[in-house]
Amino acid sequence: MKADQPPLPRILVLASGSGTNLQALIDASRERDFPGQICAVGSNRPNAFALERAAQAHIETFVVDHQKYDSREEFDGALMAEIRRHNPDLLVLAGFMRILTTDFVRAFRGRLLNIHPSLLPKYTGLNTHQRALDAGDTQHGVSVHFVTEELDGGPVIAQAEVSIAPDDTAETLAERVQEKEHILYPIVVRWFCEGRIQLGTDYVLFDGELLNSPMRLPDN
Ligand SMILES: Nc1nc2c(c(=O)[nH]1)N[C@@H](CN(C=O)c1ccc(C(=O)N[C@@H](CCC(=O)O)C(=O)O)cc1)CN2
Ligand SMILES: NCC(=O)N[C@@H]1O[C@H](COP(=O)([O-])[O-])[C@@H](O)[C@H]1O
Repeated sequence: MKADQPPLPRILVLASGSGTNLQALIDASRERDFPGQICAVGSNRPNAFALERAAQAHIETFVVDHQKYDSREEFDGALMAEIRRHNPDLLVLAGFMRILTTDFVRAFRGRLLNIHPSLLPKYTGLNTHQRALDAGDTQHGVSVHFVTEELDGGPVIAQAEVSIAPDDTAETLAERVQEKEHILYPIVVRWFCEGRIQLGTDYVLFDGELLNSPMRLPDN
């Protein structure tokens, strides 16, 4: 970074599992023109492989183990305190599997993103791939949204579609959805760091204009 340049926006990633989305963000952040830096990676699970990925990328890590707290509020309070130590400009949930309290969401409102494996508003919550298969859907996909108190109900910024094949299983579908996730998330995080997306009351502004429908990743 040249001496006269302001520091890049600080991105803190929270993950609970394998961390393939984290890896996609790490890889993207290594591009010369990426407008952000991953300052830390946190997890609620001490054995999350995402922590190993961060360590291998020489990114600071921390664990706030939800099993050590008697309530969701106490866990979120400890998590908030640890997050604040890193002074992030953006919080990215990348397979973070804890429902966050209203206090937490309000503390980071407008700088808290999540990636969800469905075409929201369809299939909020868990087990989205099997639910799409069971419903006989032919189209599925992934959404990146601002996080609000309502679980997976925050304004959607961008989506990518995945066609469902007749012989798809939840596992084969998840694999193709994740391929799209790894492309979409870095794009949206880049937009945020460039100041191109903002959260309104219950809408998204993109380049200062109301986003009437989610940005769509081109099919290719
Ligand atoms: N207040 C909000 N919290 C979270 C949101 C959100 O939009 N608002 N998004 C989720 C991410 N997510 C789906 O994208 C999700 C994560 C976890 C769960 C869930 O039911 N978790 C259980 C525990 C499950 C487990 O530990 O394996 C729980 O917290 O009791 C649903 C949806 C992140 N948080
Ligand atoms: N409801 C939240 C949820 O299901 N998130 C999903 O968890 C996976 C994490 O994978 P990763 O750890 O390899 O990035 C991703 O597919 C993400 O969409």
